[in-house]
Amino acid sequence: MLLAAAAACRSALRGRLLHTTAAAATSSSGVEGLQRRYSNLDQLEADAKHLLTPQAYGYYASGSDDQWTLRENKEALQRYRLLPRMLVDVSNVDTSTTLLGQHLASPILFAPMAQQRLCHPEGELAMARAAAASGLPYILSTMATSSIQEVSDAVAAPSAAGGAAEGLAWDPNLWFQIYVLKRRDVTEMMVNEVTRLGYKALVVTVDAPRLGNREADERNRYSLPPHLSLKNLELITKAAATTEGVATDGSKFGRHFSDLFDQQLTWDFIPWLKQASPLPVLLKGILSPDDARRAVELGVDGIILSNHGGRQLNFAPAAVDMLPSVVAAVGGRVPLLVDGAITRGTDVIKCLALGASAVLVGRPLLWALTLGGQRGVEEAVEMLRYELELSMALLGVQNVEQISSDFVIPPRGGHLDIPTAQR
Ligand SMILES: Cc1cc2nc3c(=O)[nH]c(=O)nc-3n(C[C@H](O)[C@H](O)[C@H](O)COP(=O)(O)O)c2cc1C
Ligand SMILES: CC(C)CC(=O)C(=O)O
Repeated sequence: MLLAAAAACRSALRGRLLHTTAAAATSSSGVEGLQRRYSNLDQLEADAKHLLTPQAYGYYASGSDDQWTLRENKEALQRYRLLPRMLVDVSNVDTSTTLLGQHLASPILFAPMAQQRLCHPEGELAMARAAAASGLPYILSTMATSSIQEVSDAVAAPSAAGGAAEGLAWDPNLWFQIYVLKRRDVTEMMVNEVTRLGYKALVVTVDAPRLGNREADERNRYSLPPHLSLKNLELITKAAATTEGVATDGSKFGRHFSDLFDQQLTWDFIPWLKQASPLPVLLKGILSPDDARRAVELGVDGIILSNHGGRQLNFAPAAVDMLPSVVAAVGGRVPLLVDGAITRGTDVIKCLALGASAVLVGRPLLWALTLGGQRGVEEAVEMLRYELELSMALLGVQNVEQISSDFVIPPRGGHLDIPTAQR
């Protein structure tokens, strides 16, 4: 009885708030802004959870196994301290930066995340527009619920419905995340398509030869709702690689994707990809300094240190903790990016001080999209950018280039004890 009442209440709330969300996605005024309702990105999840089905929330929020790595991502960041310098003129603080020759309004990228239409009818389109309005790169996932072409069209020009809120510049910068499929011809078609459409970089995810064990998805028998599909698989080939059969009885979700992925993928893929497209190639999911060194030797243009938001190998370390040894191995030859539980301006500063050129933000953007559509995401990004600017002023730096290891104090006992060959 109580459960039924709670479910009815949740469903009513969802209906009401989804209406608000739809309005937020299309109108630039009259909607109470995220910034007025929330003080920081950590506050978004609890309310977003109420708007999502338990299946969708479980899929977005969870990590693998008992989620040690998921928790560690947050805790690792909190172990670092910042050491401010005083009496610096901080009347003008510039958060902008340059990455792979591209201008970024701040050192923040939208992490690739699959299935964004689960939380908002415009999904990836709204998210990509918010990135364009914020002057930041949007990384489209292979497993998106919008196609490569649709996302490209969505950011082509700011329209009355989908453009930037007043005062924001419009600077579309699309990147594409590649899951290498057994059907290499499909992967090749995607690479050709994004190259043709002017995407600016390729991100190859290398930490998911198979999908991690997400127990929530098993419990919830998670599956993509029937009105949604993985558009890139569907549109680019009418052949075998479709989403058919994803989790109908019990969760076959993990197994389905593991079957699609090329589990035999090795380092030979990098030279293949480098000759297949002129775009810069970054590897996402590297944690070991040896892997980072090898990637650089094979000619990658950047490395994203990541444990996939704690969704792949449980007990993998937090990416931020691996930064110092990867920095030593790479020696400044390519930019290093990092992700995992970044929600605060001070988190961004810590990563930059440890040697990253920029960070990726994941789940908080999904919560913002759920709560406020495109405008909600724009506001969430602005909250983070503003925190970054303020924290830079309090740290005593005027621009991103000035953030160095002089400003960060590692946890007592130093960094992780990495085997010597890996340093
Ligand atoms: C719902 C969800 C879907 C994701 N899908 C992808 C994906 O398709 N490709 C990928 O490389 N990473 C994917 N990731 C990992 C993110 O890109 C990112 O590494 C991770 O979420 C860490 O950021 P966060 O802690 O800010 O969420 C996904 C993460 C989430 C939460
Ligand atoms: C559909 C999945 C393969 C996307 C993903 O990377 C994830 O859920 O972490």
